[in-house]
Amino acid sequence: MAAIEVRGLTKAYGETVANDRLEFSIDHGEIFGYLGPNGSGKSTTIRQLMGFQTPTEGTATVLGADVRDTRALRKVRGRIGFLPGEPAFNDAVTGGAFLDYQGRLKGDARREELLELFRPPLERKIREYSTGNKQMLGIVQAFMHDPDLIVMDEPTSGLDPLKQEAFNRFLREERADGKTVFFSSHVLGEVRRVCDRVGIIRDGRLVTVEHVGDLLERGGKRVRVHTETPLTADEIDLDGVVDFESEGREAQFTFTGDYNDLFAELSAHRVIDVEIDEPPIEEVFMHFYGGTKEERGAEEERGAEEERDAV
Ligand SMILES: Nc1ncnc2c1ncn2[C@@H]1O[C@H](COP(=O)(O)OP(=O)(O)OP(=O)(O)O)[C@@H](O)[C@H]1O
Repeated sequence: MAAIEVRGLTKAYGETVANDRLEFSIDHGEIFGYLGPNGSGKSTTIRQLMGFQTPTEGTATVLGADVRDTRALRKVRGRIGFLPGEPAFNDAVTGGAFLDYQGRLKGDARREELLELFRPPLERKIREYSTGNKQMLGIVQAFMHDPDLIVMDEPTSGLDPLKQEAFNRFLREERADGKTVFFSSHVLGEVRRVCDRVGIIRDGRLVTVEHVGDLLERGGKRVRVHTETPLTADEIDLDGVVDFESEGREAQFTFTGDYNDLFAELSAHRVIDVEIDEPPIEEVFMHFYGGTKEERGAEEERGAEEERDAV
């Protein structure tokens, strides 16, 4: 059985359908990234998976327990670690006292090991903590009872790049130990570095679930060409050329087509230099949602006009 199975999960807040008939499942031993822009419905899914909110329709199971079944959920709770998006600590206590309390509730076999990696200042009151320190305290809390499944809402927000990297390394080690990780993010780079698969949610609907490699491949490559004479968009009017931009003798575009066609087209020019890279994952994400930069620009422009008209 899958570690998480989401079946037609739907949550409406009045008129707003924050989760609309979601379907996906996550295998044991998988790191799954749940991606989407602000307000797309990620936290709503997570709150339902943890049993904090009841679905309007559909359901999900975590470690075999139906999220609508409080008793079943209680039985597996000890095997789940959870990091909320905005942890609501009692900030009058010290970090150490908070971990002591949590440890008494659910166990803390890995506390010291985690504190070697993430080092919140335990002797200080949580109210004096920086955002990053709070996040590290939350991470230690989420993992210290050695759960099989860890659910996290934007775990790296507030962590500096070194801590983020340490966190990614840690997640990969957890996966090697057979743990399952589900976390939400809107930082695509981090998802790419650590996840096996991603689910993309937009306006409450699941746009896709796929392997990170496939997602990147679909996004094409970023091509930069330096030619002796300036290259125009017309001269490279091929299938798969998107977002063409040029400045002087430097042109760049995203390419999802056949390289042989591209090189045949370029052979009409004296090429001084060419670079082919993976596109930034943000761009992959945007492409995935459809439209070229121009179309997206036009869409934004229309949105702005509508906003102006509404005033
Ligand atoms: N308790 C609530 N009552 C009413 N509407 C809500 C409630 N919680 C969330 N929403 C709405 O549901 C939608 C999804 O919100 P949600 O917090 O799940 O998104 P998110 O993807 O986690 O966003 P973010 O990345 O900003 O945290 C939004 O339109 C939000 O305004």
